[in-house]
Amino acid sequence: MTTLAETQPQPVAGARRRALRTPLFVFAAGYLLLMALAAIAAPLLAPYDPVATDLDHVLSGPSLIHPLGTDQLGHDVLSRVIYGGRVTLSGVAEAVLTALVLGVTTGLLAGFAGGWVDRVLSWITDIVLAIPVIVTLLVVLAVVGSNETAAMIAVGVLGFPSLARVVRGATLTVRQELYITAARAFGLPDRTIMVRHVLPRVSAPIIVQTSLFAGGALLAETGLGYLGLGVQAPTPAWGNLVADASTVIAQQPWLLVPSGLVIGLAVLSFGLLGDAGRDTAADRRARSAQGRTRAAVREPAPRPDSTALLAVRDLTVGLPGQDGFTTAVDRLSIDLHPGETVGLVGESGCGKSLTGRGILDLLPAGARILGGGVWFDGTDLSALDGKGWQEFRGSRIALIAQDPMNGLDPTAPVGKQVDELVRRHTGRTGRAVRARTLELLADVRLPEPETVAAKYPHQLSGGMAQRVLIASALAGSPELLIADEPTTALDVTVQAEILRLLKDVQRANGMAVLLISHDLGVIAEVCDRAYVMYAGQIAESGAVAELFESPRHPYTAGLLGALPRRGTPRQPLTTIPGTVPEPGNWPPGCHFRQRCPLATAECAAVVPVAEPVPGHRTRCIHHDLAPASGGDHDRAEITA
Ligand SMILES: Nc1ncnc2c1ncn2[C@@H]1O[C@H](COP(=O)(O)OP(=O)(O)OP(=O)(O)O)[C@@H](O)[C@H]1O
Repeated sequence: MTTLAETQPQPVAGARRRALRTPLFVFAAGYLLLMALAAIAAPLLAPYDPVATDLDHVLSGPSLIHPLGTDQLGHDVLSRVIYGGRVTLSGVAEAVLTALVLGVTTGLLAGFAGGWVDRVLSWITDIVLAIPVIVTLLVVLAVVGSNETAAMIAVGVLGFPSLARVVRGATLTVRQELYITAARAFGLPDRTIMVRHVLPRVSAPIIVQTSLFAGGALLAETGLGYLGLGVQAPTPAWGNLVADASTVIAQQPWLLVPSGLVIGLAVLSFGLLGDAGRDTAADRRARSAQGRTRAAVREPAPRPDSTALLAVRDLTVGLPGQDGFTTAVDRLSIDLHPGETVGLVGESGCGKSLTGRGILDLLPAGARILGGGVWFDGTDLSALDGKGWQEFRGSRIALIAQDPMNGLDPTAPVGKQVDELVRRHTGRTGRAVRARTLELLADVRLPEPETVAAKYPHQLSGGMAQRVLIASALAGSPELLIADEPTTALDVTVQAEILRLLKDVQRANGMAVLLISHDLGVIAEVCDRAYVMYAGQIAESGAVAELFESPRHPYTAGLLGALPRRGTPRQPLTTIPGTVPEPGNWPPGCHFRQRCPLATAECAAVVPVAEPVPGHRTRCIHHDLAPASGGDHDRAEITA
């Protein structure tokens, strides 16, 4: 049986620890470290000056005086191998550093920003990839002379595209994750998200690709030395040693062994390091990569004549289809006043989440706002640019999404994640940051906040993770919290606790809350007013008590009929036949008519508009006949 913890991405630290325990990794890392340390401490370790000649011992095999023998000029081979590591390994480091800086920056930017940035950067990397390496190196060396550093930087420049492509691909995957959306919803700037939340998640493929590239760079460096194009004799480099040995292979074949062995083992070690990195990468889930969402050219909506804190007017959201966009949220309008708790309720697939995310311009990749607008405290949110949104999200409107486990970065302790938001939204520094984090964790009734702060998300239960997300949302003291199915992923007892907590923090902070749920019981428990959503449209809206007692839309009545009531255990529950049609399959006329017991031919011919009836607004031409089922519910009877 798969446990919840097993389905969560494991933290990078844990995966790294596992990789570090494999003997091959220990061997590879140990060998490379040893070579690097030997090269650094060459003057202390090498028994001879690497360029000093001992003409009495030319081409000698291993002996007590020269443990690895001597070459044709009587140079001590051990000393030349140790000193040669300085040139060769620093050349590899130069190439790797160049490729890392260019590859990681380009890949992260292309994958995270998407759109034209991605297209331009991908075009540049494609061009560099098409440049022939050997010819370019020869041109560089012809221009700068035998300059090892220039040659190895050129190797790095020519090698960066493969790293950039890998980082871009991994970034596209990570960018789709819910915790990245959550970080943006909490108002973290893109730069911070890229460096602190995306980079650690793409580190495994970076390690793999860098290790493979380092092996290639080592072969390039030694190849240059072998061809006499690297550092010049008598300065030792591993490639030069191979070249020297190859000229006397008939007289002293042993001479090839020390240089061949150090080079071969180094290339093998880089490969093994890559394998260890690949093991950590195996923990990552692959997800499809798509382009970034931005509002398309859209039909503007007139400024609402409303004093509401949040005024959504004719919001229309499209999903990419075969022939352009398919409408998934259809001219939806809602109002929310300061301190009010309003529900958005409907079955799965009605478009509730797209509405919640559309309000914050955080739609999933490919989805677009096609029309209408969102005003918050009189500000037209469509006028905000990237920086404006960063300042807005988290500090004025925050969003918590349905799956708390995926709303947190799996690679960092939760305390650090809340710290980051406290720092960003309150301007606090130093110890005051952690103090506020602990206060927030205590406010959401997490026992022992210090212990919880040190834990990784996979070490928390779903309820605890949701509390941490609520604490994160409170870090910026937002005026509106959009809570998208905050209890759906939790078990029933925890659901009730989280709902109570939401009510309490809402009261304590005076926030407005837009509570998105498929469960009328949850809405009854918490909300003052509710919007009932069906197939992209608001079917009915009104005060919760009114909706429950006298629904004026057959869909609301149907939802109520399916709710269990306290004190009436044997009463059979009714169901609404059929399912919510997918966007693109909505019937002409009334969207609900195929499932509606009151439907007539007129419902197919007429597109109903939201009409005011006392205490409600309903999108049903037969509202005088409703309720068809359900109704007469006393709000207090509903079991949430
Ligand atoms: N990224 C996407 N690509 C394609 N279709 C999508 C995407 N996101 C949502 N949809 C579709 O849009 C419709 C509305 O989705 P939405 O998630 O808003 O529904 P919902 O009412 O919130 O339901 P749920 O609670 O199940 O998420 C659904 O039919 C869904 O399959």
